[in-house]
Amino acid sequence: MTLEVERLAYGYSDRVIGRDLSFCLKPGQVVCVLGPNGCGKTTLLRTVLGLLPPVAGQIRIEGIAVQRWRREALARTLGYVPQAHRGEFSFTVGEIVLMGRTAHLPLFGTPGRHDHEVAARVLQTLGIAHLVDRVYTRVSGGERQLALIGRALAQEPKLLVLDEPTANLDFGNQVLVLHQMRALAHQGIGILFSTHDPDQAFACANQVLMLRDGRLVCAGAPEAVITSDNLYRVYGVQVHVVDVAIGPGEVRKTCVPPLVASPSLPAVRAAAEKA
Ligand SMILES: Nc1ncnc2c1ncn2[C@@H]1O[C@H](COP(=O)(O)OP(=O)(O)OP(=O)(O)O)[C@@H](O)[C@H]1O
Repeated sequence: MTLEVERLAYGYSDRVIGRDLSFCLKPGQVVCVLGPNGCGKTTLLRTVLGLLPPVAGQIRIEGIAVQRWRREALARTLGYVPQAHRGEFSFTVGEIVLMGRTAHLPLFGTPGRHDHEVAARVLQTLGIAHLVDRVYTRVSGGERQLALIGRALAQEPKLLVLDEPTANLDFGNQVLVLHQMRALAHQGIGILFSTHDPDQAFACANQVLMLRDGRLVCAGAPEAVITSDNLYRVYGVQVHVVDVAIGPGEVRKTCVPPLVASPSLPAVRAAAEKA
């Protein structure tokens, strides 16, 4: 399914956070949102999901405005992995993942054999089958994050939105999640995710949106957009972007931030904001 965002302004009743944002996410593509803390990535994702009303502009899925979609149809179409939260109810990890099947059940229906099989497969894929009976509120932050990703995978959405999906994960699990995202994209699912790590865009994105102060600074293919100049404009740090050989004839870019003591970071950022 194609997601089109056109001249979107987004924010809260008392405050516009971002404006004039346009992009298109086609089936099988991965779009990565980068930007400093507080620039509006979560607000953007929640607006795209229909959880916040747009201030202006259009969000269309398969050409139909999100507001015109029936809630049940939207629930089957859009998957969401929020930033990890602690949760309040004593569900087990297995129950959390099984909740992903809810959108596929009839009203008051209970999960059937197929739903349990899907949930079990997802638990295996994410390497958390051993947590199936553990209480969600009493596992680690990274394990909770994997459970939320599992819930979204069990939903089998057409479009998947992930808010900093690797934030709490160890290095191995970060690779696992990025691999999963790529695998889902290969199956034709559109993926929109935010991250603080530009290397993740090199690893799995087709398109990058770089935001600062509620504006789109640049957008395009990671190799074209994630440059030293643009990273400086967005984050106010001098970063080297270098090619690394990762296999025979295969090269990927990666970001190398030099650790400079002077000038101080706030001063560098102030200069970048003026630039
Ligand atoms: N419910 C709310 N009402 C009003 N303003 C909010 C609300 N939630 C967040 N904000 C503000 O909106 C701005 C953008 O927040 P948002 O969480 O979207 O940023 P972000 O880019 O996802 O940040 P981070 O990288 O730190 O997670 C911030 O200034 C934040 O304080």
